[in-house]
Amino acid sequence: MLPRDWIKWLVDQPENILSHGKVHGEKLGLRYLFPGFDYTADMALITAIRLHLTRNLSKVQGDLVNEIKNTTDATFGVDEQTWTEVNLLEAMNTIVLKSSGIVLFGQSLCHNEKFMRSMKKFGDVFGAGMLIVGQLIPSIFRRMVGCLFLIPIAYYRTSCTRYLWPVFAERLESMKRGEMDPAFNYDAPKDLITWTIRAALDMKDKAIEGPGPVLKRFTLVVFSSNHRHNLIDQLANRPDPKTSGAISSSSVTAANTLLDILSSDPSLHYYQTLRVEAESVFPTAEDWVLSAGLLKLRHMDSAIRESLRRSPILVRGLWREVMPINGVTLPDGQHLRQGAWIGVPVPGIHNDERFHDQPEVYDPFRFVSSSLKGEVADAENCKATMLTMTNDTFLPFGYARHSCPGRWFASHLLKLVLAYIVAHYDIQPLCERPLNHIWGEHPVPPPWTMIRVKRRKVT
Ligand code: HEM
Repeated sequence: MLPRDWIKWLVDQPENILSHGKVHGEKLGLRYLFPGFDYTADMALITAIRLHLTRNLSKVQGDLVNEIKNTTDATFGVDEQTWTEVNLLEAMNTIVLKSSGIVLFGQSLCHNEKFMRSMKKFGDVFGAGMLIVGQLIPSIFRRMVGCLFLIPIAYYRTSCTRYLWPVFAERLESMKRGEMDPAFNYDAPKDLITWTIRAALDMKDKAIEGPGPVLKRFTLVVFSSNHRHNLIDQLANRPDPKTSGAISSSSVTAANTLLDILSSDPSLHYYQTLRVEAESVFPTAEDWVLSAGLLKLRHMDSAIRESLRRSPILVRGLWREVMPINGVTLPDGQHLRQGAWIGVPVPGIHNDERFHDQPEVYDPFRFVSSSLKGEVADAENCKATMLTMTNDTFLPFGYARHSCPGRWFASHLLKLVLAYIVAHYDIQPLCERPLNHIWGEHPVPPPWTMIRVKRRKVT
């Protein structure tokens, strides 16, 4: 593990000196579960997420809010008289998965129960493979055990492809025709399928010659480059027919944020502060669909950032493999041989008092800019402490070149989900914060944590 002071050196090294892809191919078992799949080559999907998805957030907000409202109401109930007990992690999983499905797969697929079930099954078997092959067994057994997963992975991927193929084929055809024929007026749906094809077309990617290759990569990369997220799914998932999907980093983060708020001293009124903020930013139904409001949710932004500081989804990050045959020399002169792995201790850095004042204290509003707290602050300072801003002392989304391209979407989704919950539901406080369990590399809230919720009376 390297100290924080060497992070800049680490992320500046090119792939042929310190390789990001090599570690992930091995650590996630991708080499054995998808022999021949070039994980590092998928720039179209990363671009689609980083650029197109992020730029279109304001345009999809209406659909997203609608989906959040429907799934939250169905999961938490709408009875204003009685308290309902719900499993926190399952509830966050259902809400986050169903709501984000609308942006990732579009209206028709997201509401197709059979497709969503196939995606879940694929995610389950793929996640189990990544966890067992990539993290739990010694490297000499990886190839052999990886073989056992090849058939179920191929089977479930084929079931997903049955639904995705016609959508990809039709979309690709229409988008290509729209480029060639100005008279053909095609308004492609706003979802990740469209944006992945768009990015691949813009890059003149050869894979775009037919729907097959781009679809294969879409299915694999939505799961594999989202790898950590799926490992967490496996770790936290309980077999329960009611749960409809895999648990993602976003659901774990939503659960951590609620747990931190609910188990803090009630006299500090954190939940109430977030509710007042949500109500003032979204006073009417029309305001919920305006993305400008999101920027005003500064307390919510800070509360999520604080929970990610305390409970990042990984205990070690920024993994790299030493590539040169002669090894590399660290900034202090220490020599590392070829094949060695290096990374950084994320919670150690997040809990270092040199970088965060009183790091052991849960202070959900520590990142709210000083101007909102009545002090003078400059615009740069406000921006630097926003949820999506990474630096070498805040690493839940990674840092620099390979940092999470989905964090703007995750921030948008999480703020809307949590704002909707605090504005519409009362939740009973918890006596104490249940400790997260570390499974493999992943801290996860206990999957059996229950909360009691009741719909607020509308006066
Ligand atoms: C709170 C939610 C999330 C957290 C905490 C999170 C965290 C991370 C982390 C730590 C990495 C690894 C960075 C590295 O290797 O150094 C990563 C990578 C990645 N994430 Fe996320 N993520 C979240 C949500 C999302 C979402 C919603 C998407 C997709 C829409 C996404 C897509 C990706 C992709 C494609 C990569 C691989 C990037 C690359 O290899 O260059 N993430 N994420």
